[in-house]
Amino acid sequence: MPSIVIIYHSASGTTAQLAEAIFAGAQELATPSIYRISGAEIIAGRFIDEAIWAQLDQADAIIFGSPTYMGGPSAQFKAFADASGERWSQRTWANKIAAGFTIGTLANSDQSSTLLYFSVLASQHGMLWCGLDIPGGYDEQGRNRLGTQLGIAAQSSDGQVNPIDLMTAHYLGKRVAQIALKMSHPSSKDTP
Ligand SMILES: Cc1cc2nc3c(=O)[nH]c(=O)nc-3n(C[C@H](O)[C@H](O)[C@H](O)COP(=O)(O)O)c2cc1C
Repeated sequence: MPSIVIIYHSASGTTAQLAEAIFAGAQELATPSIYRISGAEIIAGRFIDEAIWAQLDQADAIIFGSPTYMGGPSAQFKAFADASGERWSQRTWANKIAAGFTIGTLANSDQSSTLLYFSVLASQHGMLWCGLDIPGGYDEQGRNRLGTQLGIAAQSSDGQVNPIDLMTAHYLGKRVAQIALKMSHPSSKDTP
């Protein structure tokens, strides 16, 4: 089974809810693991945790997550992203699959900028970006209700994530797992 690492920051727990939904979706076809950046492992602005770096280096896919803060990823996530620069020069993450998720309090309050940043980060590493293939407005279950194809752009209200966004997140987890499986076993069939 392919290995997937979900690495994210969450302060008040809504991004964490999305991460858990992605984890559950990925678990159907892969072996996911999940890591929440707490801030304690950031020293002098730099993310330091050798165990998680080793896990990320071994993974077939990495899924990035952060709340949208001031139209971009949180400082805690950025500390992690900046520290990944060593991997950039070594091409350690090249050709791994990448995807991303974020959340904000309004329906459209620059969550796309955070996803765009994640996709640029993935491209800097030579990773293969996996967006959403659910056409917003044409899904029977209403998933991708905010019409963001780049990844999960979710909305929180009073600490709760919109339940449709959680379903969309579950779907993305499974989709990444399916693609990772396909890349490791090219003859494997798609499952709906
Ligand atoms: C400093 C700060 C900046 C924020 N900026 C945005 C923003 O630009 N767009 C948005 O939709 N929500 C913004 N929010 C709201 C958070 O993204 C939202 O509450 C999110 O659900 C928090 O995620 P968490 O529960 O994982 O910490 C901001 C919140 C904080 C604390």
